[in-house]
Amino acid sequence: MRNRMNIIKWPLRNLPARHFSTTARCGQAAEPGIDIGSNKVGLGCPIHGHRARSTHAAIDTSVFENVAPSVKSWEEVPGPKPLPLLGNTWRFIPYIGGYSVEHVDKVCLSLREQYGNCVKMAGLLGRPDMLFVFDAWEVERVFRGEDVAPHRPSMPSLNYYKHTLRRDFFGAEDNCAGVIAVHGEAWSAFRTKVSKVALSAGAAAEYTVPVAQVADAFVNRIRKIRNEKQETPDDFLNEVHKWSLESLGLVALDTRLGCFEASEGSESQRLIDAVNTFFLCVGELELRAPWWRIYPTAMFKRYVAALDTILSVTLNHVERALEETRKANSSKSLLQDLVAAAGARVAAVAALDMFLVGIDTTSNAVASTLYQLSLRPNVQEKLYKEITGVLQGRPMKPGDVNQMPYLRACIKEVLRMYPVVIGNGRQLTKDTVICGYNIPKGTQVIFQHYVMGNTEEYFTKASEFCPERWIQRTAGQNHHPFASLPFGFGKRMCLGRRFAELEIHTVICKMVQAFKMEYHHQPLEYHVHPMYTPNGPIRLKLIER
Ligand code: HEM
Repeated sequence: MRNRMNIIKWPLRNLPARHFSTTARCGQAAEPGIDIGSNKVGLGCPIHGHRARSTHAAIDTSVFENVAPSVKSWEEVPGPKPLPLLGNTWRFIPYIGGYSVEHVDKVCLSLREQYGNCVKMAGLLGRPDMLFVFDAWEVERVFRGEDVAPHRPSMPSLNYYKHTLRRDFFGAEDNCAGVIAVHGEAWSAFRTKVSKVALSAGAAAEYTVPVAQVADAFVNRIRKIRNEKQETPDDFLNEVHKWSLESLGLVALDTRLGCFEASEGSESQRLIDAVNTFFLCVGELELRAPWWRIYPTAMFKRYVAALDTILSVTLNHVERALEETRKANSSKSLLQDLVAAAGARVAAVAALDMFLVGIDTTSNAVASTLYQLSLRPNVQEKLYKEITGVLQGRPMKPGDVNQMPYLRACIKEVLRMYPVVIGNGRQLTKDTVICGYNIPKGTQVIFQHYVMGNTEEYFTKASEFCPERWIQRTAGQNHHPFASLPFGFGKRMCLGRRFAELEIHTVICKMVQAFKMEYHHQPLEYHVHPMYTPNGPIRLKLIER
């Protein structure tokens, strides 16, 4: 059943030269770093759905009153029916329920197929009700209507660590809890301090040379550990994680951790182990029955110990940065900038948050891109020409990637078809009308970017890998700016986006320069783990150029 909002779009779009909303947000500037300016073809006004974008001045609310649909209730939102006592949670029980967390991508495709663009998932034990949204126009409307401190559904186990177990540190008098699993005033105050530094133009570009050195080290390491068939080993993804952690160490701690050759017992190795433990535990704690809420399970204890280690190593590095800044009387890095602008504790907590969300995301994006490229020799050739044309045999320098539109487009295309974070969300801070239904405050609204990014309605020839769609537009092509948002949007947009892009562009650039990549095994399916990533060993054949 398609929902009502789709049915009423036709008359709205066909009314000439009018607005249909009292909010008048048309022409609102995009958030920093969000490339929506290039998406203006084909779909008309993104806010209200009419085709004439040049008519954004007049506001006539009477038109809205004449055609506005009556808002339906929450109870009327379509979706799988919960059972008494078991709600909808039973659907995720292996072999019985039919839904799989690992294949939530497929679950979402079938939910859209069955119920339409707006699907209620009620009765999830221990969780608020959820609403899956597959309509890019509505995603845009909700994002643009966000209040000053939007809530993102967060990890309860991390919430508990920050706000209960280690309250002394994170919740001390100045409420310095960071941005992950933090909301409201506390989030807003912290984000303001950090985003000034982290999202400032040029902050990431400063790291071009060291990030390129780490990418060179990665290429050399992969070269050495290829097997006799010139293929990457089965634990290749683990090697990419090391690269990601090494790169993030530069950004967050201003240091080379030495991940490719860390020695047993060293501080770097402790950090690497702790980050690995965190990732091993967090999925289990979040997705399985939350026994840790009742008593500290063995896994929960390991998780807490890992977080404590990350925090203490981070604090040591911040101490050093503080010393450096004092000695040099000026700052030279993101960490020193943060220490100078917001103090040592803010810098340490910001670094901790970066470790929690900046490693797996980036490494899976790179692994997925390398796999997709290995299936497409023609794309690699085009990339190689672009890269060698810009670099002309010299090392990379800040700004080079700006001259490589095809490289950037390839990453966007991979993240459209295989977004590492398959859905982003908001916990509503007020009752909100979505797709014509009144959705109550507290509901977790999940924007399903994997589904929208692969939908013909929003991307012409959605199943084709076509980086060109991000560069040149062809008449009649669809491309909705809010259908694919791999880094989120608005006030809670990814804080590390600029660094992530720098790292990804740089390492892909280096791999394409060094090797022709091929893949000669069974095609890899993607699964949610908890990032959306190829399932199985990524055995790339790397042939020296
Ligand atoms: C391919 C790599 C990455 C992807 C796809 C990604 C994606 C995302 C997404 C979807 C969000 C939620 C945004 C929203 O709610 O609108 C987010 C938040 C965040 N990301 Fe990333 N991210 C990546 C890499 C990084 C890196 C490298 C860092 C750190 C250097 C980082 C730091 C953060 C932080 C701190 C937040 C929370 C922001 C807040 O709640 O205010 N991310 N990221």
